[in-house]
Amino acid sequence: MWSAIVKKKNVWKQKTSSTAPETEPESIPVPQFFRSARELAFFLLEEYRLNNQFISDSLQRWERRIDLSSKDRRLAMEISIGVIRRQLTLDTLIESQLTRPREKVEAPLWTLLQTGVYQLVILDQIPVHAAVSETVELAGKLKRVRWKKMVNAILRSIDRLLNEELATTPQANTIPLSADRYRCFELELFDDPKDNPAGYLSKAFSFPQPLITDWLARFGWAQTLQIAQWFNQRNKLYLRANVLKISRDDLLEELKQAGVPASLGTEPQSIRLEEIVPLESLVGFDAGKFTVQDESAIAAGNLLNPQPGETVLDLCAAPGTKTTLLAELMYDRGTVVATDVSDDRLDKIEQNASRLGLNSIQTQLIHPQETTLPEGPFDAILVDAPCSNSGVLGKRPEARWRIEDAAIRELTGIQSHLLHLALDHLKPEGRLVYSTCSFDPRENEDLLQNVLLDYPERKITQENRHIPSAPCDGGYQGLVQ
Ligand SMILES: C[S@@+](CC[C@H](N)C(=O)[O-])C[C@H]1O[C@@H](n2cnc3c(N)ncnc32)[C@H](O)[C@@H]1O
Repeated sequence: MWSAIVKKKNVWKQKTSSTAPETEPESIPVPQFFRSARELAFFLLEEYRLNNQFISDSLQRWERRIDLSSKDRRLAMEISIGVIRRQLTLDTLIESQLTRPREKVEAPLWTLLQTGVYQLVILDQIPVHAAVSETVELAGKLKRVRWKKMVNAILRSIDRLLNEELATTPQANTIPLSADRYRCFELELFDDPKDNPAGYLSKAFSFPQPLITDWLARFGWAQTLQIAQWFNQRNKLYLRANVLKISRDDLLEELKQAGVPASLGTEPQSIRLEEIVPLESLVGFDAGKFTVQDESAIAAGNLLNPQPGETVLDLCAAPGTKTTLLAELMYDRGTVVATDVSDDRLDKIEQNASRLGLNSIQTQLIHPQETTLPEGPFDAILVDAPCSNSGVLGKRPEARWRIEDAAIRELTGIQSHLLHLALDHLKPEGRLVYSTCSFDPRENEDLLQNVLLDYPERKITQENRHIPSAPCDGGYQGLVQ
C-alpha cells in the first residue's frame, strides 16, 4: 500500500531509458591526506566494497594519511562501521525514494547516499542541514558534481518522511536507534512486525532474513528482538585480570582510583567496565595487568582449566587472547604450544605474551591442510575453531552479511577436520575444549556430537551455551574427556 504513496513522492526519476548507469563508473582516486571525517568514511566504505578490506585494516594502512582530530576520526569510524552494519535499513530507505532500480545507480554514489542517510536517520545528534549539505559537498569534492542534485533530492525527501517524535516499540513505520528509542517515519516503510516479524526485523534492524527466521524459530519474538538490538548497540567491555601481576580486586581498585567505573564480573578473573572508555587510556594496559576479553571467551579457558606443569595445545591460537589465558591459568609453568595458519597473527600472540610477561608459550606455524601437528600427545587441547562469528555480530559489523548455508557448510568441514586432528593428539586421560563464537548448533553441539561418533571412548562432560545479550557475547564450549 505504501509503495503507491511513495511512488508519487519519488524525487529521482530516471532521465533516460537506458538500463546502465548514466555514466560508466570511473574509479575515484584515494586522496593523499584525509582531512574530513565524511571523506574518510566514504573511502573506508569504498575500500571495503571494492577490495573487501575491513575498516580497521584500512585505517591501519592509511594511518599516516589521516589528518583528523580524534573526534572526527571517531565520527568516520561511526559512519563507516554503522553503514556496513545497518546497510539493509539504509538501502530500504534509499530504494523507497527511487524510481530506477538500484543497479542503475553508480555504486560509489550509492555508498555516498548510504553515508548521508546514516547520518540523517541513525546519527540523530547530527543536525539535518549538516547531514545533507556535507554529503552534497562531498560529491563535489570527489569531483562528481553531477551527483549533487540526486544526493540532495534523496536526502531531503527522506528527511521529509522523518517524524520528530520517537516511539518505544517496533512498528511498520519505526526503526530502532536503541533498545527503547525508535525513529518514526510518516509512512509504513517496513513490514508490520505483527504480520511479518522476520521481514520487519530483517529490514528495520538490518540482518539477513534467513538468519532472523532461524532465531525466531529457536528463541521466539522477544528474545530475537533483544538479540537483534544487542548486536546493533555498543555493549560493555570486560577485562581479564592477569592474576600473575595483580589480583582482580586490586585491579578493580586501580581502575576506580583512575576514575574508571567498573564492577566484578561473573568469571573469576573478569571485570566489567561500566562506561565506554578508550582502551589506551586505561591504567595498567602497558604493564600487562589485563587483557580485554569478553566473559564468554574467558569461560572457554576456565572450562579447559589447564594445570601448572601440563603440556597444552591451543590449535587455532592467533591472536592469542585465549592462549595467554591458558598460560595465566597455569601460572606460566609448563608449556602452551600455540599453533595457527597465519604467520602475521602468530606475531600478535608473541606481542601479547610479552606484554603480559608470559614465558611458557611456544608459537608454531602450521599448514591448513596439514595432518601432522607438533609432537604430543597433550594433556589438554583447546580448539577455538574458525566460525561464522554469529555470536559476536556486534563486534564484527560485516560478519552478518556472510552467514549463508554454503558458508556454514564450508566452515563445518574445517571445524570437523580440526577436531579430528586435535582428538588424535590428545592423551587418553586428556581433556579437550571445542569452542566457537557462534551460537548456531550446526557449528557447535551438532558438529561435536557427530565427530565424537568416531571416538566412542570420549564423552562431552560439560557444555556452555552463550546466547548473545544474555548477558555477553554468544558462543559455545564443549568439554570432552
Ligand atoms: C576464532 S580464531 C582464534 C582466536 C584465538 N583463539 C583467540 O582467542 O585469540 C580462529 C583462528 O583459527 C585459525 N585457523 C583457520 N584455519 C585453521 C587451520 N586449518 N588450522 C589452524 N588454525 C586455523 C585462524 O587463522 C584464526 O586465527
